[in-house]
Amino acid sequence: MITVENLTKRYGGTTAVQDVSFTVQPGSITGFLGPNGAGKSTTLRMLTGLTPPTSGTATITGKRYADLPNPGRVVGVMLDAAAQHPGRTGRETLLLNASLLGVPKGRVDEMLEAVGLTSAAKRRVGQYSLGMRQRLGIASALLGDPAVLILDEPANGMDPEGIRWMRGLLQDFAARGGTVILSSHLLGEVQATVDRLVVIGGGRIVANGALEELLAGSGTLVRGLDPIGLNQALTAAGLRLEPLQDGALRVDATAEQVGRAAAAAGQILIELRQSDGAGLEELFFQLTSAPVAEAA
Ligand SMILES: Nc1ncnc2c1ncn2[C@@H]1O[C@H](COP(=O)(O)OP(=O)(O)OP(=O)(O)O)[C@@H](O)[C@H]1O
Repeated sequence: MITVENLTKRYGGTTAVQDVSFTVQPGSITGFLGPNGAGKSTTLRMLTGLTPPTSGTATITGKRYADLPNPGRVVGVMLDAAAQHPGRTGRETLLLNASLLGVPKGRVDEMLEAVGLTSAAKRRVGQYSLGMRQRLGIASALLGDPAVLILDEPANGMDPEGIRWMRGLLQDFAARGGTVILSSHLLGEVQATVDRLVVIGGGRIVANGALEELLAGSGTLVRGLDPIGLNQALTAAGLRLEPLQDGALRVDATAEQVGRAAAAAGQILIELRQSDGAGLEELFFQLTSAPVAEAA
């Protein structure tokens, strides 16, 4: 379990992260989303002991990262896959990490196999594509058989097959009780992979909850034979609505309220149902369009 409580990070006059709190439960994959400069990397760096918070705490299985006796056995971290030493082979990279972690060498070949890099194990990392480096980064994160994974943009540079492979790997990991947080810009990938979302904008948490709940539609979708007349009738009845591109209206009211208002105005309805969610992209833009916070 990951617990972040009132984390704040200031750099001089800029507040990168402000009073951020959330938890990530075992058995779940949480997507950590936000536009460029929102504070994702800073939060993940504070979580993994790389950046000291100005205030607040972040713990993994109840301990601060710095207080974990052998952190790699508890939490697998991949913050920047591109930063791996280009002169070492994939296998050498993992062997070095294995010796630091104190895990048997056999685990290295197991992990190379698990991430599909066995045939490239003896090539230098400098010759790897970004997708291959991501695979190596994930192998490295899994080496110590951790219960928690913290991954910054793990799908970056991966082709669709690689993304699908990683999704399966993470979902298996979570299904076995693992805890995963991953940041991503790839909204489609996030929507297909995660079960919970934490959205950050301007250094603050702007949404936190189950993916399904956050994406659930609100209000009622209605379509009339006379779209303009229906719009006028519902507006006159005091209902708040938003016209959709295809002539339908999304109304902040129950289906019954919409049906009654339409009937009272003699409007003929051809569709009346609960509104679908707007999709992750729409939600993302709605939530993160606020200006970036500057320090007080
Ligand atoms: N070392 C630093 N010194 C000064 N400001 C910093 C530093 N690191 C981050 N910032 C600022 O903090 C804010 C948050 O940056 P951060 O890298 O955490 O965002 P992010 O959400 O990870 O963005 P991206 O998606 O672009 O990686 C930005 O305004 C950034 O310029």
